[in-house]
Amino acid sequence: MSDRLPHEKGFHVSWDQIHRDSRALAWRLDGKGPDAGAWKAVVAITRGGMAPAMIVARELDIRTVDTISVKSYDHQDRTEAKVLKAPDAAMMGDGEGILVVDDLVDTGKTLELVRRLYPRAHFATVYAKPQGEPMVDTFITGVSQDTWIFFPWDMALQYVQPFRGKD
Ligand SMILES: O=P(O)(O)OC[C@H]1O[C@H](OP(=O)(O)OP(=O)(O)O)[C@H](O)[C@@H]1O
Ligand code: HPA
Ligand SMILES: [Mg+2]
Repeated sequence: MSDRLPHEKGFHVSWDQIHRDSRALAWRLDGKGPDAGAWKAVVAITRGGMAPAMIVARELDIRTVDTISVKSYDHQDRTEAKVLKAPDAAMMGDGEGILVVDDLVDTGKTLELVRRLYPRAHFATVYAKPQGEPMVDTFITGVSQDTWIFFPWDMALQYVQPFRGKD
């Protein structure tokens, strides 16, 4: 991992915030599925999509939950996106009725890959950066491209110096 952030701004998301935003995402998706408004299944893009997908599945009472594992980053360095584990093929079909959930879309490369595999799925993320927005059907909060989003599972509470104590 590089010592320096590649982005100027940091958006630090607490557990409470991601819970609220994931719930808001669920409510926005409620009744929007193709089968009388219902969704067949939720598919989380691991790992970041797992916590939001669990909250969405709980809010919408969807019991069929699967995962697709896509690795796109090595810490903050982008690598070529690749599928490490696919969801159940019979369930997925071409994606119709499937809600694919991720924590965020940044460049859109991850969703582009998953969209190619399941073109009729609905793609939802909690956060979206402008470059990736065309790849996502529903999201809650937009952040600028030069912002790095820090999720609660990547952070810990720690002491900080008071402003006047800094040298
Ligand atoms: O729009 P993109 O530029 O493709 O970036 C977005 C993806 O990158 C991160 O996942 P990552 O590959 O780091 O894996 P992780 O979810 O296991 O942290 C994030 O959780 C998204 O899945
Ligand atoms: O802003 C981000 N935060 C965390 N993971 C990410 N993966 C791509 N962009 C981001
Ligand atoms: Mg991810």
